[in-house]
Amino acid sequence: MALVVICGQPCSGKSTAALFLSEALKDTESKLTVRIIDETSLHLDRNQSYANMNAEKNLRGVLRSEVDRSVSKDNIIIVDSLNSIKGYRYELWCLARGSGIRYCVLYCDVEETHCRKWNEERREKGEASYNEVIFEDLVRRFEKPDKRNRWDSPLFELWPYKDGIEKSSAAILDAVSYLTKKVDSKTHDVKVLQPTIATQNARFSEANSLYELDRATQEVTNAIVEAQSQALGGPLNGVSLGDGLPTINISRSVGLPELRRLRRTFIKLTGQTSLSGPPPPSDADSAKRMFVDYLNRELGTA
Ligand SMILES: Nc1ncnc2c1ncn2[C@@H]1O[C@H](COP(=O)(O)OP(=O)(O)OP(=O)(O)O)[C@@H](O)[C@H]1O
Repeated sequence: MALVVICGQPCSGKSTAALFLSEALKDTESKLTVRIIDETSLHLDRNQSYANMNAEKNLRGVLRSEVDRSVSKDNIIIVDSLNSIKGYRYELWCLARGSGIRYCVLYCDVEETHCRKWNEERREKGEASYNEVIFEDLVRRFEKPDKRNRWDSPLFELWPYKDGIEKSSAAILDAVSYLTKKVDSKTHDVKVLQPTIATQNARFSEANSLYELDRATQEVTNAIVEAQSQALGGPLNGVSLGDGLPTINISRSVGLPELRRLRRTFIKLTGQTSLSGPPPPSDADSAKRMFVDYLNRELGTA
């Protein structure tokens, strides 16, 4: 029925918000089945799970698989974790779309100084808390949700420090209303995500791949634009992307509209290939390599 992604800095009141949202949903007449998926329910320890990139990737993978297994048309799943990486929220959004259900993000917006203080208070009370190095690292890498992104929309915002969190907080009531509203052909404000061929068939790694593809090709395009602007319209002797990556062999000036068109076509072609053939590249470097090869061919220099 729906997937709710809770998002916020470490120790910003996310679990409190998840719990109140769950209770508020259960209080509705619809007798909803609501389940919170969080680190604790999967017996994952905060400090171990965020100790390094591999552990963190593993944590995200475990949570995502659990969400993948659990989302259905009959229940509401609340993912209570940092969900602080934009690409990861995109993956969760793809899961919701693949299942043809509703989706929203509930964001606990608290300034890091207050989160830090709450975390210290937790530690002083002997409760489970983040160690300082991990806390600072997580705070630094937090990617704030932006309602203009499909995967951050609709976005319901709570301000736990300023307003506290209640079952009756406006953001919680708004989220409940959004998640439980009956939809018919005249309803415009509730979006039930529709699976596309791509998301129906996409396994998660592929959703991730498409995100990587999007980002990597954008980086290549940016590098070309940057190199051209530095050359001030003069001749270019290829654009280098760094170690281990092929050079973009362009010598003439290529305008942004043309680059955008090439990028769109490349993404489309690679996406289509993945439906029947191998998935698109799942790491940024292979995606860049493929896009550079494509550009070199299309721009007639390979
Ligand atoms: N509005 C508030 N005022 C004061 N303290 C608060 C408030 N909200 C949460 N806290 C405190 O912050 C701590 C963390 O709360 P909570 O577990 O809900 O946050 P969290 O974001 O889920 O944390 P984590 O990142 O560890 O999962 C708790 O100890 C709680 O007492």
